Amino acid sequence: MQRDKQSKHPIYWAFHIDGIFHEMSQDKVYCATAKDLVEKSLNGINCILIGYGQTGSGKSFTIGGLRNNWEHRGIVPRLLSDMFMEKANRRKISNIRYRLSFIELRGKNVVDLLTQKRRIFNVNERGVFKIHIVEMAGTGTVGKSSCWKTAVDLGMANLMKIQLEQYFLHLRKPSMSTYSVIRSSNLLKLLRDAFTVTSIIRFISHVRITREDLEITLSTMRMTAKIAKLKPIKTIRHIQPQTELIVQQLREQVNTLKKELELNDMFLHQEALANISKSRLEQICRDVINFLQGFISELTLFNVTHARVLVNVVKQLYDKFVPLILCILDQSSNLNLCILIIYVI
Ligand SMILES: Nc1ncnc2c1ncn2[C@@H]1O[C@H](COP(=O)(O)OP(=O)(O)OP(=O)(O)O)[C@@H](O)[C@H]1O
Repeated sequence: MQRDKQSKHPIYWAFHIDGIFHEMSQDKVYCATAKDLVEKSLNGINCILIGYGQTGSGKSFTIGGLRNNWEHRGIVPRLLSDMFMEKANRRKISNIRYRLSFIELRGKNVVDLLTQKRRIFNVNERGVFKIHIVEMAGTGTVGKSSCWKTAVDLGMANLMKIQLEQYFLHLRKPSMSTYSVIRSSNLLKLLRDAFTVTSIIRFISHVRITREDLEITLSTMRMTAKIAKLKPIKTIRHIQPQTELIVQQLREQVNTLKKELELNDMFLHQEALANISKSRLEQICRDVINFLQGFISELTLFNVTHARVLVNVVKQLYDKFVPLILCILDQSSNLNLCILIIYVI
């Protein structure tokens, strides 16, 4: 809000945004802005999350969080935990592999922070779905008390802001000028594969609410509002489940069907044996009792004779114990007690 010099009335600014985080825990910020990105990217959607705003406004706090402080860890450590949790959850149906890059963009230089080497990126990798987490350089005005950055650093940060703003404006209607915007920025070159209308783009703007920072706050909010208003072109996109996943599921189906066929074959073409040895009979009885008592999880049938004996044993157990159970049920209404007795037997 600002009071107009000529008039006594205050001026208000209103901006359309999706939400405000004020005095909010890191967990809530993560859940609202990034938690769903793991699943989306595993389903084949590229995701970009950008932390943007004035210098000293809390971008590093949101993205990385505080070091050595579990509660205040930021989006990146939380996202990594969730990624590996999801990998573990899906290990039976999918072989997920992750690759991680940690990159610093400084002017024309691109430095891989994991190897400390300059590198050139292969931006057009196909079949790899990415989550880009970007912490933009903080913008600001030289000479303000809240700004301790050099003029060169601020100049680069402000230029990056303009390039990003231009790119977003061109995003809806790609034209030749879009490509010249991309060519001018290392960040856009790096992101262009993922920066499409079918991607998920999350923009977290950071502002400092002080009188001194009003102009830069307004500039940040104007850009945020422009981006928030962009309505992506609706495209129908059929996301194909990963090939590996389909192959794995089909293999499991084939194995189940094979087992069923073997069993069918066995029962159809086998004659029951007239005699069965005493020790074999005792073994089958023991198996049935162990199964009923829960010591083994399943009974494997080897032949028709085995199945017949099994049914007989179950019938004998039924004849022996059901009258006893009914009698106990008559005497007591405590069902738990009855169940306990059955297992003791
Ligand atoms: N929500 C918050 N709660 C507690 N402390 C915070 C919060 N946000 C920021 N801070 C603290 O404010 C200071 C500045 O924040 P931070 O370094 O994240 O700003 P920045 O926007 O990344 O700055 P720059 O653009 O200069 O890198 C840090 O000491 C940070 O720990």
